[in-house]
Amino acid sequence: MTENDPLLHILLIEDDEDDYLITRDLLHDSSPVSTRLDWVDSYQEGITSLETGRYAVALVDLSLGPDSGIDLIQEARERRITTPFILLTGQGDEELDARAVELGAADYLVKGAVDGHTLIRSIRYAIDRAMATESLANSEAHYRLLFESNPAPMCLMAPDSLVLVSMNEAARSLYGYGEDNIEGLSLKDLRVPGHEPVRLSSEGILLREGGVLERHWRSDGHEMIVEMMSNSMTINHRPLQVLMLTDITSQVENSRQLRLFKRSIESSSNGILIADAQQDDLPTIYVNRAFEKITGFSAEEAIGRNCRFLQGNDFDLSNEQGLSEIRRALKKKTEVSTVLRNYRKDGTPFWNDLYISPIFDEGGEITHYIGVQNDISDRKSAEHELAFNVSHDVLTGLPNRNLLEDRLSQACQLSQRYSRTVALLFIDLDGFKLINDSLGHRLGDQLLIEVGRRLKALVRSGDTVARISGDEFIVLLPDLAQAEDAILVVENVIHEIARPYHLDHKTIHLTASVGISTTDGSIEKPMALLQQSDLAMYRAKQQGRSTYQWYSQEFNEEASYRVALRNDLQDAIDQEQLSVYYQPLVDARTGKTRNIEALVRWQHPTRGLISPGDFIPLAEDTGQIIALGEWVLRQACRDMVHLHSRGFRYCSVSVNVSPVQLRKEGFIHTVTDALKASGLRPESLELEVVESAVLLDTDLVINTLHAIRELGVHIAIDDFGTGFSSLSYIKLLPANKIKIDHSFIKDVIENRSDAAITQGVISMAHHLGLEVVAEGVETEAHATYLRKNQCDLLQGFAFARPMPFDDLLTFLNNQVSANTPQAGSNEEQEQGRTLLLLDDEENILRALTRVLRRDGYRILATTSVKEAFSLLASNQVQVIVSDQRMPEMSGTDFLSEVKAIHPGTVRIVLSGYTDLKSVTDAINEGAIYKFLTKPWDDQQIREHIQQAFLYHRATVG
Ligand SMILES: Nc1nc2c(ncn2[C@@H]2O[C@H](COP(=O)(O)O[C@H]3[C@@H](O)[C@H](n4cnc5c(=O)[nH]c(N)nc54)O[C@@H]3COP(=O)(O)O)[C@@H](O)[C@H]2O)c(=O)[nH]1
Repeated sequence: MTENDPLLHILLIEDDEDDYLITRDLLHDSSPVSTRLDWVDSYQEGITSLETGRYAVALVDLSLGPDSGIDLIQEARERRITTPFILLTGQGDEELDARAVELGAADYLVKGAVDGHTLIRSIRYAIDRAMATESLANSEAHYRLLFESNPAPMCLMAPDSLVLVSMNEAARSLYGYGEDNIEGLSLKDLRVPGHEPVRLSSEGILLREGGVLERHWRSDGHEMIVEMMSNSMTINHRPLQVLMLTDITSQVENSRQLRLFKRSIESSSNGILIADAQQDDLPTIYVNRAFEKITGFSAEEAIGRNCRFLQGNDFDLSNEQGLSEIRRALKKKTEVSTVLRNYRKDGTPFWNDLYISPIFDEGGEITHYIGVQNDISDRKSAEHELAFNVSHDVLTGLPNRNLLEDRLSQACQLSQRYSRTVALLFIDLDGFKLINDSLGHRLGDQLLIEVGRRLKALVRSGDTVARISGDEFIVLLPDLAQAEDAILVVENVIHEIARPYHLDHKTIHLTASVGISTTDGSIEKPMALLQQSDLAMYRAKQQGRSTYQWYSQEFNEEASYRVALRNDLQDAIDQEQLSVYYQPLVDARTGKTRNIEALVRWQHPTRGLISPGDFIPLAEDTGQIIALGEWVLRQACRDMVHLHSRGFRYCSVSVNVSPVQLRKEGFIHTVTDALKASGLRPESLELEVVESAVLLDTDLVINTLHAIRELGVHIAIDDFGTGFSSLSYIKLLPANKIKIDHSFIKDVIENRSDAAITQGVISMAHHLGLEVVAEGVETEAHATYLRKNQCDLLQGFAFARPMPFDDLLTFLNNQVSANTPQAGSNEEQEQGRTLLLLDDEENILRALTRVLRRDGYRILATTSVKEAFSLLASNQVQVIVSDQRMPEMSGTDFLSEVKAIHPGTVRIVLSGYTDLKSVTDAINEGAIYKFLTKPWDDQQIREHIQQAFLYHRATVG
């Protein structure tokens, strides 16, 4: 009831009509507001009216017939009827009064004792109280609703006992409890023991004012971290604590992770930069320490600037690709990884391996960019170096085989298109290994660098100079008009390389052998040119070095042959297709065999007998010589023991030893093993080594030879004169014997140089206390000549060819029984009156012989210069008469040669033709004693010859 709503609805539940009328009148008379009084006279009607109507107040008679007004009030309350009640009764009763108030009745009036004002005041009080109660109930319900349905977990807790008086739904669901099982639950039950509440989170979480961080159990046993705020309040006179609980477990976890990330970022060795994506020009908002270290820019200098300041001021083409990748990624809002060349604060560039990633907010907007940078300058330079090394030779910086291959293929394509010629020069330095070994590798390297530099200086810009291995250089000439144009370059190459090198205060001389191959570009496999030029170079080497050779198909076939031979040789060694032949070396004075040379033979199953001259160099190249040489040595020792047992104990055996064997560690053991296994005495073994064996690893070889000598084994220097014949080395070599190479012996009787060398070697060797062997003695004339010149031993076809062991036995047996006479011991020779006549006309010879025979000379006559030399070699000739005009050579020239080889002879020219100059020269040189003319006078010529013999006797004796 308000002032604006003056109509007051009142219900009267009264079984007495009079009382109704009295009440109506009282109300009518006393109420300041208009009232409407509805009257029902029974309990039931009363309930019904209360439920259906809206009454400001109900007046209830205590006694309703059989029913009680008290019961009605009770039922109404049970039916949640909130209408205020005033109980009317016939008499005052305190107990009743208390009971009515207890049931919620607003007042208790005694009928008959009530006047209008009292009734109205009671009604107004009942209405006010009801309104107050309703408003309180409403507000309580509101608060309860607010508490219960609050999404924030809350509890009401008794501060002393910590018992949770109430837990709202959010709290229950947070802790996993139902409405019915929270009774008696206390905060102590929720707390995980051993975790004290903390005020300021060590976890780095910013707590609210008054908040504490606690670790609580959930009903399922899981732990969680809650932030707890508490407020004290009094509810219904009861002091309580309102707890507001927030599950911050994930926040703590996130915070932990964030701190981890932060620490990682700060301590990362990668530079990290964060830019604000929502501000213009993406300013930097964070850089870590590594960024500062890498770039040299401090955080203060970097923050606020776009990170392009790292790109320096100048346009850098190398960054173009990386920058466009970044632009593309920014546009597409994706991450990007690229490499940029950036600049440090001091201006030095560095390679920045950059990864940029956008950071999105929940709405999908990019808020930041994070850039992770890695200084890969070292890696880049290593990569660069690696890439360079893949295509270049590290020592000289020249292109290597890989790059050469590329350039060669390109050259072939272009030359075919433009009809040009490609030439490849394969340059191998002669004897470089020796220089390298003797001068040291450091100097060797410098030499190679210098050679590369000289070659580069020689060629045009489009040409390529490459180094493909040790001392092998290639010059690729891709653009020649014709193949012959390569010659000019080759000649320059040979000339340039031969110029002296001044390194480390030393002057070094070097030569090169060059192989040339060419193509018009149509060659199927361009690298085949390399093989071809290699073969040609090999041939150039064989032909005396410091020269060049063109490739030909013939070389190719030879190379294939060598490859096949190499494979077959292995089979030969494994399957014992090899055998040893023996060639006797005879004593020049006695003619008796003193020594036997073991020479390996290879009976190839399809190619027949292969000369060692063909397969020994190959075996040396491949290393097969080690096994092969050992086999020969063992076989020769065994055969020699056999030979000794057949009575030829005076014979020793010579075995050829390759320089490769001598340099191999353990060679001394090989020798001692062979001796031990066979039982041969060391003195019966001789090893033949070529003088060039000491050129490499000199000390090692010389020491090995000394050790072998100490065993008692003999050493012979083979092929003497063909190598560099350094007298200082010979002095060092512990040799017993020198074998003059057959190349000197071949022409020794007619070539004054060979004769001089042979005589010189014999003399030198004897002075050094060494024996001398002449190899390749093919004729008796050679043998006689060598004997005359005090050669000690002779070896050659004149005595015996190399033969199998059985034939050797026969040969030696025959030799014993034949007791070989010495050549050239006839009477005339002893008398010293031998005359040699040389004229290309037979009739002249006959006529002369007829005239001079009368004087008792031993006359040797020949029409050939060659035979004349031979006769001179094998006979003791005192006087020579030679024609002047002969097809092979002039008489004066012949006699000049004879003077050099047989200086003790008296030489006469007999000629019908007078070439005054040559005769005069010959006389002046002392080559001829007299010049006689044709036709001759018989008597006169006889006198001249007699005088010549007298002259010989007088001068030579
Ligand atoms: N490391 C080894 N080298 C060996 C071995 N066996 C042989 N060889 C070397 O091979 C080269 C060729 O040898 P070969 O064909 O056997 O020729 C030898 C003789 O047959 C030959 N010779 C002998 N007398 C004459 C002759 O009067 N005229 C002539 N034209 N040739 C003749 O000379 C070769 C012997 O030479 P050398 O050894 O220098 O005394 C040759 O270099 C052999 O050394 C082996 O087992 N291991």
